[in-house]
Amino acid sequence: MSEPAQTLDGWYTLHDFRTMDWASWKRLSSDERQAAIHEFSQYLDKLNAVQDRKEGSHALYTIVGQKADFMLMILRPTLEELNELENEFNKLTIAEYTIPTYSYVSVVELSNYLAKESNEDPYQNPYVRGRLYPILPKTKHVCFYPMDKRREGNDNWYMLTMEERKELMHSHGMIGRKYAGIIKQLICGSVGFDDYEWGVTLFSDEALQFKKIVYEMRFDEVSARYGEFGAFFVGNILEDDDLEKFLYVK
Ligand code: VOV
Repeated sequence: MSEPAQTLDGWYTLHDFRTMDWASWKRLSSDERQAAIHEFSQYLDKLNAVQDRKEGSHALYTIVGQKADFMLMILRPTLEELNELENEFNKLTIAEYTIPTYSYVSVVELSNYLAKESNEDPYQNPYVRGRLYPILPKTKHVCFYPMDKRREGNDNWYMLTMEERKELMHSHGMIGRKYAGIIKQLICGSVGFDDYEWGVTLFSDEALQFKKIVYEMRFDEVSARYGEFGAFFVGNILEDDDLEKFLYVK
């Protein structure tokens, strides 16, 4: 049997994708809409307070295309907290005017493929902690997609030795490093949690860089040979102050 990679696991993550039911939303009176927006803002204020205390993080992005209208991504120390926040959102008035279109449950993950030997407890290392419990950047754009590593015939990632996988991940990391300062990646493990093995969330101020990195990685063996991908979602940051504009209807 080949040896599994060891993972360090951080905050649990929920990507919640919603489409707006604009027709029903429009039928509300403007006062009712205002009250629903206010209630949604208060919910976001609560999330902001938790984020200020660095006890969790979240991101709100509009999504371009028909797969969803917005994505609320929430990170918390436990699955219970995520579930509570999901239910709390579903009980808001605004939720009555949204249609859930996709969701993804995972946990922020770091593997030991490129880790250096050390005796220290990695969970106490400030750099590692910053990666496992990240305050999400407020970049202009986001890109999310779930993915698997292939398990087919000669292309079975899980039959490779640790050494082989280390080598392949090294090459993956080298490509990734070219995008330092341009793209911030958040890799979340989802084996046993959701339909794919990882959820990839990319943050950048330049949307085109998502296309560039994903395309470049397709030529790298890890992705070319072993990568299998789910649906892609891309979108634009929805600042709290722009919520009213996003939800405005005549
Ligand atoms: C933005 C740049 C970037 C950088 C620097 C980067 C680097 C690294 C390193 C160093 C490591 C390994 C150690 C760790 O940190 O866990 C990883 C790990 C991983 N990656 Fe990555 N990746 C990037 C970016 C990046 C992208 C764009 C993708 C999607 C691939 C594609 O084809 O669409 C991806 C995927 C992954 C996955 C699924 C894993 C886990 C694989 C596993 O088998 O465990 N990743 N990644």
